[in-house]
Amino acid sequence: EQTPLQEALNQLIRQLQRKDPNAFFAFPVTDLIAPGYSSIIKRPMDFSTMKDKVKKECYRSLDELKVDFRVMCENAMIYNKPETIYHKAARKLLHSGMKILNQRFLMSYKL
Ligand SMILES: NC(=O)c1ccc2nc(N)sc2c1
Repeated sequence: EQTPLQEALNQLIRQLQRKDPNAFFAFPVTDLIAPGYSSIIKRPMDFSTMKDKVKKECYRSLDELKVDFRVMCENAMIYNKPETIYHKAARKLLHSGMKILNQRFLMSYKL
């Protein structure tokens, strides 16, 4: 019962999650593990939320998924200091993820 867009977006999220082996971005960040997070980060995002949004057909295009992916990585680079493993992982994920999301053929399919 998935649309072609939902199939494509789920496949892309699976590819992106392979670039997050420590699962730092798998689930919403809690104030428990990250003190003050919810008062610092205005637009929290994580892979589980992105998958929910695919299921609910919240994404109308690949570009909308790209926005959430970038926000997720940028949040981690805002909250976590540059020398932390989370900040470094976020920067690396952003670069490897954008290579996946900016592949030429995805443009042609308007995905
Ligand atoms: N995505 C994040 O910004 C993130 C993920 C996991 C995590 N665990 C901590 N103890 S701080 C922290 C931050």
